[in-house]
Amino acid sequence: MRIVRVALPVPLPQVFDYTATDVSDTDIGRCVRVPFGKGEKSGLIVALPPAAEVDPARLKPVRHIQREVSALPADWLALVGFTARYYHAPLGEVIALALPPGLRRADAIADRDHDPLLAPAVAGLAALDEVKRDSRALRLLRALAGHGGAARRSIVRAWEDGAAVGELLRRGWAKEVRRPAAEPGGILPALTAEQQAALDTLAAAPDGFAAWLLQGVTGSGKTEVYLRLAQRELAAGRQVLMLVPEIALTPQLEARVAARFPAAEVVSLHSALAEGARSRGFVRALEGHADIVLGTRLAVFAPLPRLGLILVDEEHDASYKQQEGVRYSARDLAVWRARQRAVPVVLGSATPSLESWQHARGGRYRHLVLAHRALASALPTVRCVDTRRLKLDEGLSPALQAAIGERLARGEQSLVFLNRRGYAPVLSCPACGWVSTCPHCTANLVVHLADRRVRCHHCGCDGPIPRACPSCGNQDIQPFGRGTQRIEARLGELFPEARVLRIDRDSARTRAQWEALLATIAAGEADILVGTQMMAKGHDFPKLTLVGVVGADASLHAADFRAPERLFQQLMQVGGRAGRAQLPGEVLIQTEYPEHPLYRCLARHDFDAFAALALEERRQAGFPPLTHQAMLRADSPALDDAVAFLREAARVAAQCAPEGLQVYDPVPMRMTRLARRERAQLLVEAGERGVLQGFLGEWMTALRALRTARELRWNLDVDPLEV
Ligand SMILES: Nc1ncnc2c1ncn2[C@@H]1O[C@H](COP(=O)(O)OP(=O)(O)OP(=O)(O)O)[C@@H](O)[C@H]1O
Ligand SMILES: [Zn+2]
Repeated sequence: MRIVRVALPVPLPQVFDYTATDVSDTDIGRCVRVPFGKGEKSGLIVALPPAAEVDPARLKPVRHIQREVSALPADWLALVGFTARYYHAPLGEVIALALPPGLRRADAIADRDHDPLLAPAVAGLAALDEVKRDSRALRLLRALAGHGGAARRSIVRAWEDGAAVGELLRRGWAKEVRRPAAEPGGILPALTAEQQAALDTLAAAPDGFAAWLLQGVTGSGKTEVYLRLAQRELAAGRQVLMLVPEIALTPQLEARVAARFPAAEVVSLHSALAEGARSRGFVRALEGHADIVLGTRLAVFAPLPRLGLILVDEEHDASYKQQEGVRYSARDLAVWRARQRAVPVVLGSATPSLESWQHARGGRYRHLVLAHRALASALPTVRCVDTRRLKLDEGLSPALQAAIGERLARGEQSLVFLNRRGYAPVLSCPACGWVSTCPHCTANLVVHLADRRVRCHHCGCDGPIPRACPSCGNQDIQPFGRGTQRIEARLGELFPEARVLRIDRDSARTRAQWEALLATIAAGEADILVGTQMMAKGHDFPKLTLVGVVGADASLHAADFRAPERLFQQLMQVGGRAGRAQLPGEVLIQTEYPEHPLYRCLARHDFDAFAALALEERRQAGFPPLTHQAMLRADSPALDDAVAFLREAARVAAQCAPEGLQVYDPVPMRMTRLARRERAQLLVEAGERGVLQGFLGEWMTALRALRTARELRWNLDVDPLEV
């Protein structure tokens, strides 16, 4: 009989001991079902300790150890262990987050469906020359041959004449083939001198851990650099982990990676996958079959026995930080993981986070720069439109309208960027001053004219647009301010001949809708796009030559010290969508502050100047990345309770605070009420990460022992992005 130590998905910091008779060291890292309370839970065996922490007579036996799947290896357990320690989260919760639920519940893990690699056979090549009568099978064969010679059956099926794939095989025109995973499909573009130089530098680096910042302007071909790096790893028989910030970006990248490496097994991991698919992908990675794992922040927890390289695209993106539950940063964990496994990690961005940029400047990361675009001859020209003395038409300046008109006349595409969805951010009554506020949040209800409702973008509650002012009965209530729907409507009136397309979370609710929108744009079937930040990143539309920015000034004066950094990143990214191919691009920024240093740096495409300025401001104010922070947040139906708990937490902190640690006063959060709960927060800060971490461990233990801690909801956010 042995003691089995199990991590369970419960909000308690400890692990739990059980007993088992038929257990061996090879079971560490396996899923297990155990009795818990009155029921049963699934957890993970994390150790077989020589002795239990409680009287062994009181321990219960485990119910079932799941041995159909390989055990999670020691390095994986170390990764989740580190995550739990660094973010001060219960180990069981980290494991619950990192493991696909299907795996824990021991659902049947079916093997990957047979998805062979297909290539034209000799008879097929002959048919291409000889067969005159056009058919679906022949067209598909031609597509396969033109594709670079080989593609997975599942991919071929999705092509235009894909239904004929069975016929292709029956006729002997195509056959199953095996190729090395690293063999590229299609014709590779010749590298630019900068891409080549970056790859040479990377190739010359000694084996082992190194963190690289690949700072490449928009359209400089960072993706091509990733693909070449991946090719090298695949050729050496190693696995590649590639992280992207958003699920919305995965379909295009997936397609690109699959087309480049037709013989490689590419696995996607993200939270929108069906459970079965996620479990299968995870197991393929765990068992070393997957060559490339592509995914969002969650994928950083993929077990990869042959890992050779980690790529983090758009490393500055806030989506890498989970904002609920275990508040981890996948970007930071990726760097830790690379060090742990002694492999390189490449962080890519046109607009790096100040954290990474500072590391690159200071020599902790190695710096690679792509200063020129790969295809286009130049970066877009960026100009401010001074709106102080202008009469705007629904927020659109004459200059922007004229620029859109020119694009229309030339058959090019324009994008109007406005980071606010809906028709108008609020409905208000000019007679009595009533405004549409959310009953549950410190927020306004946004007018959605498309479905004639007002909706809270925070808690989701909605209702019909009232006919009259609920307060004074005035029939003439007005939508105030502007969102994407309103701009879309006005553009439709101003340019009746144009095809206007709106891209925001309302128009792209599902992946299918999103892909349909992208396809419409790529096919040139839209002239004017109106989009939120969904449109800002990663896309490559050759005919898009104008980007108009509306309503950006608000972020210049936002209270969050990271707002300017985010604004600069967003504008540089969205501006980077313009003129990426042969046609030159232009960016027009409507602003009342044309002299603002942020816009001036932007107009010169000078990220480094902006970053240096911003970093200096942070230094003077004592903000990250020069200091390290953690935020304790509490929420409860009554604000007083949340604040009282944080006061007590501050008192406890003062008792165990080491030198160099600063504890601030508890304050209500800017958006105090969310979904009927009142929220407050308490900031702690230190110049040294180690000082902060040492303190947090002690503080958390003390807090968990507080009686009040059990009476409300609270959480700790280490390295918070929003303060
Ligand atoms: N060496 C090359 N030769 C020809 N075309 C290239 C080369 N490298 C990249 N491209 C093309 O240049 C365009 C921009 O490349 P890519 O999308 O990789 O840029 P990026 O640096 O990721 O940009 P962003 O940060 O804006 O997303 C793409 O159309 C890509 O196919
Ligand atoms: Zn609300």
